[in-house]
Amino acid sequence: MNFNTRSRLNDFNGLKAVASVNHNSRSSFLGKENTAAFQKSFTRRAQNQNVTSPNAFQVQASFKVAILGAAGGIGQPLALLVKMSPLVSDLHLYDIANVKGVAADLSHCNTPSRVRDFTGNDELSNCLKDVDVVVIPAGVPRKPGMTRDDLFNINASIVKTLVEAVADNCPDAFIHVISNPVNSTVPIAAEVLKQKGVYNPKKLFGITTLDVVRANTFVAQKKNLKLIDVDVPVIGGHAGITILPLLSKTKPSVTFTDEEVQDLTVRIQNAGTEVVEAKAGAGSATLSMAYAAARFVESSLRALDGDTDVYECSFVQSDLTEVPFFASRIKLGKQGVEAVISSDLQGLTEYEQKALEALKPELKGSIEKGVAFANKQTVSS
Ligand SMILES: NC(=O)c1ccc[n+]([C@@H]2O[C@H](COP(=O)([O-])OP(=O)(O)OC[C@H]3O[C@@H](n4cnc5c(N)ncnc54)[C@H](O)[C@@H]3O)[C@@H](O)[C@H]2O)c1
Ligand SMILES: O=C(O)C[C@H](O)C(=O)O
Repeated sequence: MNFNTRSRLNDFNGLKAVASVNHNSRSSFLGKENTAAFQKSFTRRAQNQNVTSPNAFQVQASFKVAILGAAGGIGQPLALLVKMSPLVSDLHLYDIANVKGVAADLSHCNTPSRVRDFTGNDELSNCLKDVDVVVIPAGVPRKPGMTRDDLFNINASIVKTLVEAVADNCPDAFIHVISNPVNSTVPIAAEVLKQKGVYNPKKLFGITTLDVVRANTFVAQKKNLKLIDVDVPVIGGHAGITILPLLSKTKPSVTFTDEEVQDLTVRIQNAGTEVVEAKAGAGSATLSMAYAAARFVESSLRALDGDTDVYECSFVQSDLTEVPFFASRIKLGKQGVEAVISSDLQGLTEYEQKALEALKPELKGSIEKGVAFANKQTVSS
């Protein structure tokens, strides 16, 4: 299996395609390497719909995506990137804050999807009806000095309420949880879905793509590699030492000194804090997160569309280790997680093996905290 090729395909084939097909531009800001995957999916859809001489407007995109928290720092740029996907027919934007302006603004972009806005509890169910992919960036971000776990008290309830609505209105959707602390909010979502009798572990994803995006960027910079070729799996969870880049598994194969491994690992683990401190109280990563989340949305849509070669890292229910949720590389298919890739955990270096053992207790604690929250709320409500 060539993960390197897959990673390249995962990098925004859709946007490239929109740029070249809809706007006749000669090249996209996303690079020429991503055209092949889009062309494959575009041709398949054209064949399925019996369209000859297809163009992007004739070959109907068929997927509905909802973003919950769409007026926020991540929500807005994410909505823009998803609006550019040729696979999306309907884009639903929900927020408790006014999202009407965001939708009006976005709806003027001449890409095929229809944009609708939904505000407040009353409109949440309409927003979610028949949706294929739900992305949840709703919640508060960190300020300097805070850990992601410091967000638990506010964001746990937000995620719980939103996932209850997802369970009631689109239980078959892929659910992408961005809201922090991901190590706890994903288990909360799982418990809520269980309580509603609709939990499908193959369709619940904690979004850790930003860790991979960062690892790829930092490694390419450090080793002077062509960025589009670099692919570093990042496993574990999404907070501090639970973020574990497997540098020994970097594609293309590259050697690191012990010092480089230490520096890169710590930088990738602290990259979120690096942004929080640079923003100095104005929030956390939004633009890079929107990019990363849009990549995961696009990968999910390609999988739903029948592409059989879609791989991403994600925090999912997993039996790779004794920890019940674990980020690793997964294969995505029409039904969600088709396989959890175990080979990355074989042949780890001593450094990686120690780091893996060290992260497990913290990750386990965060998961248990989420599970306890979801179940305590049920007992007392
Ligand atoms: N998984 C990751 O890698 C990653 C990366 C960056 C940020 N995050 C997390 O994403 C979350 C959002 O970050 P942001 O910068 O976009 O924050 P933000 O404050 O800019 O935006 C959050 C949005 O959520 C909305 N919201 C709050 N409660 C809501 C509810 N009940 N229903 C619908 N919308 C609601 C707010 O009105 C706001 O528009 C934070 O928890 C942050 O820590 C995760
Ligand atoms: O660091 C944060 O609080 C936001 C996010 O989890 C990130 O990694 O950037």
